[in-house]
Amino acid sequence: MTAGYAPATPERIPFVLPAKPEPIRLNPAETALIIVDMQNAYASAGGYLDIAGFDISEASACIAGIATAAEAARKAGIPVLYFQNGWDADYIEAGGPGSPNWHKSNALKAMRKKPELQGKLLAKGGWDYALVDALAPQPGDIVVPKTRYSGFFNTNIDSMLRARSVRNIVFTGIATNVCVESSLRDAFHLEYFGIVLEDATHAAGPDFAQKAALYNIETFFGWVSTVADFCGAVGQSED
Ligand SMILES: NC(=O)N/C=C\C(=O)O
Repeated sequence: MTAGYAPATPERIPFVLPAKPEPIRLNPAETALIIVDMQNAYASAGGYLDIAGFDISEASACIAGIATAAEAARKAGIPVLYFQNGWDADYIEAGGPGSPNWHKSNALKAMRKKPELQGKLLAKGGWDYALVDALAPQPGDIVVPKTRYSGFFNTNIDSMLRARSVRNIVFTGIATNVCVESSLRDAFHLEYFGIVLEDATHAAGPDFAQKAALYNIETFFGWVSTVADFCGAVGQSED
């Protein structure tokens, strides 16, 4: 077998993804789909966001959109990766008062306010931390744990993507304005082309938070598309 860059990126039929602010041409061999933090914490009634008072009523539509996009990606041979956010059960990884995370994490704040929640929110091994059943990883999918909003900080995601010659990342998940946007921004600074499927995302906060995140992405950091457009475009280049 010959070593080298080319065999790792067989040129497959590129597709043009309708997107804002303009269509973007993607080679499926250089594209990955990332599902951000689709855990009970963020997408289920009784999970962290719900407990902390954020509206998650549209989360089920987001789950459906992600399931559809992920299936299309798998069929086209596009790797599917998951971020899973949280900390050890003793919250050592969350950081103490010396970490801004201790001050800003609404999960940590909720647990300090209601000690009966201690050990429940975003703790590895618990229900809140678990990925939602409807989006269980399939054989070949990759799960990347993370402890801060950006999936590119202190994780092996960059190595995982580079090893697969990925240059383009299609982002889905919750929350558009926090972990999705943070990850897409960091990906931008690492020279990845980031695309978000807007109907496969959900914000933490009012509707303006979703709009602002999408505006930032479309205007400064990447491209905004939809599940239907992704499935339609990727279907033209199926394996
Ligand atoms: N997954 C996320 O976007 N998380 C947002 C807030 C948090 O984790 O506290």
